[in-house]
Amino acid sequence: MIKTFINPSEWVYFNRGNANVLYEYRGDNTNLKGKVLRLRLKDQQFDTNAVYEFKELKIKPLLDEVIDSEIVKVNFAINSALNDGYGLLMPNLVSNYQLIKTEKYYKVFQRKDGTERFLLELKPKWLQGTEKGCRNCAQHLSKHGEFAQFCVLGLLNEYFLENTIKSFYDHEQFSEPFIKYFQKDNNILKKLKNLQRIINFDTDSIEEICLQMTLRDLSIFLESTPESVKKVTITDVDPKSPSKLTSWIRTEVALNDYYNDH
Ligand SMILES: O=P(O)(O)O[C@@H]1[C@@H](OP(=O)(O)O)[C@H](OP(=O)(O)O)[C@H](O)[C@H](OP(=O)(O)O)[C@H]1OP(=O)(O)O
Ligand SMILES: Nc1ncnc2c1ncn2[C@@H]1O[C@H](COP(=O)(O)OP(=O)(O)OP(=O)(O)O)[C@@H](O)[C@H]1O
Repeated sequence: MIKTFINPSEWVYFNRGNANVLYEYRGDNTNLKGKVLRLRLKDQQFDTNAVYEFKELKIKPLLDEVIDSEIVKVNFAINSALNDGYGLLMPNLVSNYQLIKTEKYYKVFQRKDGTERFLLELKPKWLQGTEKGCRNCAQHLSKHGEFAQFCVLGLLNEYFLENTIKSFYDHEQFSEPFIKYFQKDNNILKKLKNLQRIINFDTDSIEEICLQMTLRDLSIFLESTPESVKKVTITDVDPKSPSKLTSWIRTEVALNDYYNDH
């Protein structure tokens, strides 16, 4: 039976993005400890049920690393906004970790118990380079007016891998397992890169374009021990609205100038 939450005081603000807000459970129910509730922010085209269905039916078959979640009923409004009456209940992936570094496209966490176990949260964006250069670097320059400090494509290149990992956090117990992991042929970035087809905005179906944009906006959480990366979880695989098509095309045209500068 679907769980129903009625008490807002058990949920404390945890984090948010452009389209969703997360609350952490702080009540007495031991089954809910270590869980977060993800609610849609207001004015979203897709409600929680549509987000859940898209994740399970369209993304999970492509990427079985996608986080498990459960649809729950939410009979209250937090901050008087949002909330379509439902939410996604999911594990808090960082509950045993403390944040040690934050950058726009990655975060590094270490286990709270002080052991040398780390968690890397990464938003890899566009993994297919173009003949003009790296789309992420061009986008960074265009959005932030400065050259990117880090390029995710370095994780897919044997010559740049070590330096890229060390630029995240230069600590042996962190870098060794992650370098070993990204050297593997079946690492999650190689898998995601293979799913990210080069988009042709003129000829691809709008459904395919939207799927491709979802695959360019997800986040990956990788947990390590001193020996190896043990667990990979993907979050934020929400459907994209076809109404963004014009702005996506406009962005790609505008970026042409920024490849030239790089
Ligand atoms: O356009 P981009 O590449 O800048 O991506 C947007 C993201 O910007 P970022 O690259 O992380 O700085 C942007 O992320 P931020 O909120 O800036 O962290 C959103 O993810 C946005 O998607 P949506 O509007 O929430 O559906 C993203 O928009 P979409 O392009 O995926 O529609
Ligand atoms: N299960 C989780 N456990 C811990 N932290 C999480 C979890 N899911 C998301 N987060 C954190 O909350 C932030 C916002 O979540 P999410 O990416 O789902 O929101 P969004 O609105 O879709 O973001 P965006 O603006 O990138 O589209 C993430 O950047 C991540 O740091």
